[in-house]
Formats: sequence, C-alpha cells, structure tokens
Amino acid sequence: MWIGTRILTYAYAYIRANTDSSKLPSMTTIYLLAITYGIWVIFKQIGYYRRLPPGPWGIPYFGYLLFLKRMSPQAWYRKMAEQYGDIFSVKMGNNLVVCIGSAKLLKDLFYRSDSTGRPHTPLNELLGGHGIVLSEGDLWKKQRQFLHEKFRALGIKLWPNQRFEKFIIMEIQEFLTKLEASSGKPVDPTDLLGRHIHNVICQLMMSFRFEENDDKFAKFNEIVSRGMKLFGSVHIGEHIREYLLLPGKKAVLNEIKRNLQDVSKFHGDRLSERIQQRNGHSGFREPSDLLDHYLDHVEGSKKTDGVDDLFPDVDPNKQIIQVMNDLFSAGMETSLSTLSWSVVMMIREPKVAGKVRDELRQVLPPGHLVTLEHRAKLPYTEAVLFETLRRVSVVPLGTTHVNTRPLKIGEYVIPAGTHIIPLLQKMGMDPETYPEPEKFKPERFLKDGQLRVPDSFMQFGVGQRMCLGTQLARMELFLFFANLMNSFDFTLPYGVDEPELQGVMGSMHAPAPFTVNFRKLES
Ligand code: HEM
Repeated sequence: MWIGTRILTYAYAYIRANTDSSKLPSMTTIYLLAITYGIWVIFKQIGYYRRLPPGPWGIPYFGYLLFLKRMSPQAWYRKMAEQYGDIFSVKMGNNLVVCIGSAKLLKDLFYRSDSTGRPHTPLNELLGGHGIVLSEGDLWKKQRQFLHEKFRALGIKLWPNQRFEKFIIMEIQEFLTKLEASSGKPVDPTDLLGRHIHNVICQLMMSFRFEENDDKFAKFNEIVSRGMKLFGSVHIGEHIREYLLLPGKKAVLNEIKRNLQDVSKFHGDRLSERIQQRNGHSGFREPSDLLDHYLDHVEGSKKTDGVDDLFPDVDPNKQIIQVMNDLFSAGMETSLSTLSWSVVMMIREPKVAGKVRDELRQVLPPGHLVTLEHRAKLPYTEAVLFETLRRVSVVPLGTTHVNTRPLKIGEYVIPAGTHIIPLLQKMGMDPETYPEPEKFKPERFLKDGQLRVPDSFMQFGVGQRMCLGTQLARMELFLFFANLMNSFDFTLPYGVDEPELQGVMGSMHAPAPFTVNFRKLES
C-alpha cells in the first residue's frame, strides 16, 4: 500500500512537471480513483472466493501442492471429499481444481458443452492438441462424431453376429489354448492377456495383430511402460510449469518426447504401408478398419475439392496417427486391468464364481464357445463385470475436463479454465447409491432378472466426453470373461495369499501381479 502510494505520487509529480498542469486532475481525485479501484478489486476477489466450492487453503504460487501427504492422489481427494463434501475446490500450483464426488452433480456438469475442454498442461501440449482424448473444440467434435459412426460401421455393437465379434473370438481362442498349455502351472493372467487385448484394438485400427513372441510387441510394451513411468516422475510439472526447468527435468521431458515419437512412428509406419497398398488398387473396396475409413474420407474430400472439415487446421496424417496412439492408450490398460480384476474377484468371491458357472450351465455346456448370441441369457455374468468396475474403479479420477466459460452449479461458480476432476472411485463407493459398498454384490446390476445399469454408474464417464469405447469394452469384457469362466476353473497356487483389492496405481488402477492355476473344465 505504502509503495503503491509512493509510486503514484512520484508518477504524478513527473507527469505534472512535463505537461500542462492545468489539464491534470488533482492529486486527491487520483487518490480517490485509485482507492475506489482497489476496493472494487478486493470485493471482486472476495466474490470470486465466496462463490468457489469450499476447500482447503493453500499458499500463493504452490497452492496445496506442498501439503499433499504421501498418499495416492485418489486417496487424498477422497479424504478431502469426506471433509468438504461432494464438490470442493483446491489450488494446485497454477491450476484451480474442482473435484466432483456425486453422480448427480457430475451429470449436470458434463452434459454441458462448456465443460468439454481439456487441460493445457506442458505434458498435454506435447501432443499438439491432436487426436481424440486431448483434442478440443471443433476438431474434437468432428473426430468424435466420425469415430463413433465408424466404430458402429465396423461392427462395434453388443448385438449378436457383428463382424467385429469374430476378431475378439479369434483372440479368445488363442488365449484359451495358451491357458490349456499351462497344464495347471501358476501363470499370471495379466501377462497372458496383454497381447490379445492389444490385438483387438490393432484389428479395429489397422487390421493388424501381433503374433506370439513378436519382438515388436515386446519393444512397443517397453516403450509404453517407460513412458508411463517418466510421466509419473514429472507430474508436478502439470501444475507448476517452472518445475520442468529444474536440473534433470528437461532431460526427462525430452525422453518423453522421444518416447511419444517412437509410439507415433509405429503407427505412422502402418499408415504409410496402407497408403502404398491402396495406391496399387483402384475401385471400391469395403473399408476393413479405421485406417481405411480415414483414408477413404481424405481421398473423397480431395476428389470433391471441398473443404475438409474433419481436419480443421490440422495435418490429416498427424491427426490419424495421434488417434491411433489415443485409442491404444485409452483402450488397452483399462480393458486389461478390468479383466485381471474380474479374475481376482472370482478368486476372492467363490460363491459368485459358482453362480456365474451355474448361469452358464443353463445356457451351454462347459468348454463351448460363448458368443454375443448368448449374452441376453447371461445377465448375472455381465453384472459381475459391472460390479467389478464399480468396486475397483480402474480409472479412479476419470479424465480431467476444463470449462471454457464460468459454470454455475447450485450456489457455486466454477471460473473458466478450472480443472474439473470426477471422483469416479468415490461415486462407485457411495453408500446411498450402492448400500454396503464394500461388499461384492452383482445383484445390484439386475432388475427382474435382467441386466440394469443405473444412471449413477459412472465408470465409463458421463456426458459429451463419455468413453468412446464403452461398447467395445463391454463386448470384449463379456466375451473374454464368459469364455474364461465357461472353460476354466481357477485357484490360487498353494500357500499364496489372496490378491489385495488395493492393487497398484500406475496409469490405471490394476491388481498387483498375481498368479493362478487354471484347470480346464470337462465338457
Ligand atoms: C473397462 C474399460 C474402459 C473404461 C473403464 C474406460 C473409461 C473411460 C473414462 C472414465 C473416460 C473419460 C471420460 C471423460 O473424459 O469424462 C474414457 C474416455 C475415453 N475412452 Fe475409455 N474406457 C475403457 C475402454 C476403452 C476402450 C476399449 C476404448 C477404445 C479403444 C476407449 C476409448 C476412449 C476414448 C477415445 C476416450 C476419450 C473420449 C473423449 O475425450 O471424447 N476406452 N474412458
């Protein structure tokens, strides 16, 4: 205040000395104007903070970052929700974060088109706004619409006899053969499933699959898991940019960039191969995957010489490659972790496993292939998957949204540019929606003997940016799980403890590595 007054006085004296003083307002008028402005700023700030959802106070510049206890972010956010309720705000470095822990509030927010932005953090910026998961505005809208349409065209539907079902079944058959070859020795199901789940996404994107023992698959996995670790080691940079200028951090950032380039190169090579193949063929061919659909679109718009609104202001090749990277990163670990958790649950809940097998027995003999044709008759089996997702929450904090305009929610106003985090794990454990939430009860997802997924189920997100792969995930989870249960019995190796529900938190919430003895069921 004192410094401000001195500066104002000196500035006034200087201007007065260098201009016609009769035209200047008096010093008193200037003081009054400055004080009024100061009061207005203070009131505005008070209004801003009063309308924010409640939350802990932080310190300037760092916000609450320095006070985070040594616990996982989802555990910390859950603890805050216990203290402040279903909506609270907290400053993290440069970012204002608002957390939502109620399904009703989340629905209210995420259906609004003003809340479909993504954070502009240094790590997100490495992707240049391309792709689908982190793109925004017109590009995101057009891409989402296009992908949604093409997923359906390629047979990503829960109805029987869809073209895409046969690719999933092919992977399942190879997986079951490998389990049989394990001859009851302990194996880690997550390791065995990884290539098959990846192959499902590869088939969708580019009609490609990795064979067993393919070095390229091992290398690809290595790059991705290294990338995840690197991301984790500089995540504070998401909230405080300057953190990335510290010694050693720039090198990590450069390695992340190289890592992303390697993943993009793998998909870029597939794109170039496809462009070459297509150059050698003329005439119409049924598109066999997403690459074909994209390239048909690009060629079509060249022929008509029209403006290509699917790629507003972006290089189509860069965009297609980033979509491939995104579908891989959004669809691989999520589905893989859920399937591994479903095995964990069946070990921990033998009564539920028995009920699943009883239901299967009513429909087909053990060892026979379960297809989507049987799905309507297996509601309990599918309910087990929804209960697994609810109980363990593989994406406990969803994906952060950003609002492009101030949003009013009840008595609060969320200022534009806020990071909005959905507390999906907390919502899955809400005792009002799911009584006795600690208990594993697939019946929660049944009504009159049929599968019924309540509106409050948010593990795939909600609203305009809800998971684009929900149908694909449901298809593959059902087919893999039902076939595994119909062909194998599984038990823990002698003397080994039950896998914990706490699991490990990497890019997803996954079970800690565990092994199981698989025994083929007699038909
Ligand atoms: C169990 C499996 C899965 C779970 C639990 C899951 C969950 C989620 C969640 C919570 C979101 C964030 C939604 C939001 O931003 O509010 C999301 C987004 C997304 N998911 Fe999934 N997902 C799964 C499988 C898949 C699969 C198999 C694919 C496709 C290959 C996929 C593709 C996407 C995409 C592209 C987005 C971003 C959508 C957008 O930003 O518009 N997901 N998913």
